Amino acid sequence: MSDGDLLVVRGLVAGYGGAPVLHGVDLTVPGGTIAAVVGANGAGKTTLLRTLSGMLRPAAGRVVLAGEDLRGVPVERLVRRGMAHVPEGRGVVGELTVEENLRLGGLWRRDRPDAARALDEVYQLFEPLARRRRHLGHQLSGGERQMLALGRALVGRPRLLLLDEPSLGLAPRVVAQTMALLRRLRDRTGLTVLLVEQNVRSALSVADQGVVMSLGRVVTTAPAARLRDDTDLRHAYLGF
Ligand SMILES: Nc1ncnc2c1ncn2[C@@H]1O[C@H](COP(=O)(O)OP(=O)(O)OP(=O)(O)O)[C@@H](O)[C@H]1O
Repeated sequence: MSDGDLLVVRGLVAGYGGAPVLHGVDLTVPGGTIAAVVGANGAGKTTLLRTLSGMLRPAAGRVVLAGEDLRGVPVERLVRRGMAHVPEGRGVVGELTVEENLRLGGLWRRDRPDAARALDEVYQLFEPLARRRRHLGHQLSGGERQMLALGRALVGRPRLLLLDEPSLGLAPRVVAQTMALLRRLRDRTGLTVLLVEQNVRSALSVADQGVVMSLGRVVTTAPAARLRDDTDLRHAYLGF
């Protein structure tokens, strides 16, 4: 653990209805980096993100964000502490407009001018959203919905973005754009990202660190480029 680590997870145990899915997850993510969590179906990747964002209460273990132990911090406060979760399926509200969806992400902000600035920044980042600000969520394409979900998280100016399967259902071109955007955000704003992906190659192409999960544990951590290019490592941990 070092001062530069934004997220430190130790011995995290969590699951559903008393049956653990995570059996002691250890993970460290340095600030301003992207970590890709990969692994077989059912390894516990989504459960890890749900536990970090407070949707699931851990049975044991520690989560430290920017030096602060999050044990006992109520779920609604986690957003203020800088945690933003874009769940699988994205959670865009179809009956609300683009702008209303975005405002949901900044509701907790008391400082109105700052919230308005954050909204403008998101429109600059995602020009198609600016053009469709009065469209309803369900009128958007899959790629636009992905932008909206990301934009809604960014309106809260998070320190840590938890991103679950952003490539799901998107065309390869849109996936590549999303990955490029994550890299740009990391480089320009120092955003830290924990990215869960089935699309292992794209995830490892954008990430700094690759984290392999199996059966509820982190089984290896390596620089993403090594995990992507080293055939032995790939065969051993990723099966391709
Ligand atoms: N809401 C739930 N209630 C009960 N069990 C669940 C629930 N969600 C997931 N599980 C179980 O937890 C285990 C881990 O699932 P999880 O979704 O975290 O894995 P994953 O690595 O994200 O895989 P996938 O890519 O398939 O989503 C699986 O055995 C799954 O059946």
